[in-house]
Amino acid sequence: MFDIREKPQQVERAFLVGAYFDRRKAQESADLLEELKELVQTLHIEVVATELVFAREMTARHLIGKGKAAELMQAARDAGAECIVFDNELSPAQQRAWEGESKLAVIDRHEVILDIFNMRAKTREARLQVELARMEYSIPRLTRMWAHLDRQGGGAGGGAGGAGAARGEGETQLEVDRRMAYKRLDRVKAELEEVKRQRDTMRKERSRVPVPHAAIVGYTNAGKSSLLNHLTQSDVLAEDKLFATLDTTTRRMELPDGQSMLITDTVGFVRNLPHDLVQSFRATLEEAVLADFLIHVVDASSPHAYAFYQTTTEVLAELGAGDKRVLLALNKMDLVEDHRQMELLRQFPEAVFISVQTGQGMEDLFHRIHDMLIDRVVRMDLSIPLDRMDLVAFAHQEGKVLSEDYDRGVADIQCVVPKRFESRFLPFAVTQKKPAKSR
Ligand SMILES: Nc1nc2c(ncn2[C@@H]2O[C@H](COP(=O)(O)OP(=O)(O)OP(=O)(O)O)[C@@H](O)[C@H]2O)c(=O)[nH]1
Ligand SMILES: [Mg+2]
Repeated sequence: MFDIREKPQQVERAFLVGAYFDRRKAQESADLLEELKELVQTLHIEVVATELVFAREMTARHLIGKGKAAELMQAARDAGAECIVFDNELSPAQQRAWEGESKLAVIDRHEVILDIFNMRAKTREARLQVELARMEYSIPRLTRMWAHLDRQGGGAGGGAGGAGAARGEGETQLEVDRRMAYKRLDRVKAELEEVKRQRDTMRKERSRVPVPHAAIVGYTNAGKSSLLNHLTQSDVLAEDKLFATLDTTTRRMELPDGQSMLITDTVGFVRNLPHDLVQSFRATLEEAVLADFLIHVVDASSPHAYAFYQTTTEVLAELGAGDKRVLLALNKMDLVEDHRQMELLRQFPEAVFISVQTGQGMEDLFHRIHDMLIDRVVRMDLSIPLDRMDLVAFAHQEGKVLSEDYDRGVADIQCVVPKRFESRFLPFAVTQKKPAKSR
């Protein structure tokens, strides 16, 4: 039976390698390797050493030069590692070559991220999405699994004929294995379709009520869930962990001017996020794609804030949300003290500076959310004759009535209504104001 390998759970010590091929990429590669270390530790694997390697050119067999590869394999064994983790993407053939020669497990960033997602996935949808991504990663690597089994079974045959027979058997087995893998892949895809249909129905239900909708997006650990919790007084899991959130959560929040808004927390992004993973999380991330606007949260205290920002922007574009309106929120400002960091943040002139922890900048954030919604709703002061109480009821039903006064023999009403209903109320408008600044 085809089974996806669970390698990273079995190893305890890892040796990390990051290779770069352009001297100008030295710093970036060092940062990424540092991030890989965090990712590997997230899997509860100890990192015994990290090696940043410069190579003049990529090679088909080992990615880097043969001599350097042999040196690294020895270093990894000497350090007591059971596993070598590459920050670079390895082809199935390269992975096989490294494993064969080092006699250690060899994985890449891609597989590390898949494993973290696998560990974190809780809901049926998240589990299905991760399973899909893992299968797509594993199927081209099936040959390697059989090469292993072959070796284990080897020795029994002996002689040229025996070896040939074994290989023939292996090939058949591989074919069977592949077929089963594809069958399972189809099943997972079908199940995901079903989940997606349910989600679409829910969404349709929701869109009957014209409530604006924002999605919180951003790099992992930026503080997205914390922000959702703060804005909606909820307690979605927020932790100092990479990929704490794998599922979207949608909550209703109230803006200071009385409008309701739906707000969705989403899965975080990371640099070099496996493409198939992004694709398999498409269903979940569709919430972001369909929202009226995005609140992009960036950890302002990180020296890599800009790279985080870029990664998120790129993945969003890949998901078809590249042209969404974005409200950029630089979070964790309580941790920004250093002058140099402030300089770095100048790269985001349009951002609002906040700290979910201290509440700093929250008022600004509300103003900016309000501004994002300006096109959707309009605030009106109305004077409605009492024989048109149906309109008053309509204002209650479709918008938010802020004040209601019947002292003058008419209904004096201040309300916020969806823009598309504005014309119905216009004949009764006293002064039609732009939405006042909240608070
Ligand atoms: N100092 C400080 N820490 C914060 C702030 N906002 C969030 N954090 C912390 O940052 C960590 C990550 O927060 P989360 O809300 O889980 O981040 P996330 O973006 O949802 O992360 P993923 O779900 O993993 O993508 C938690 O330990 C939070 O307590 C802030 O304004 N200041
Ligand atoms: Mg989260």
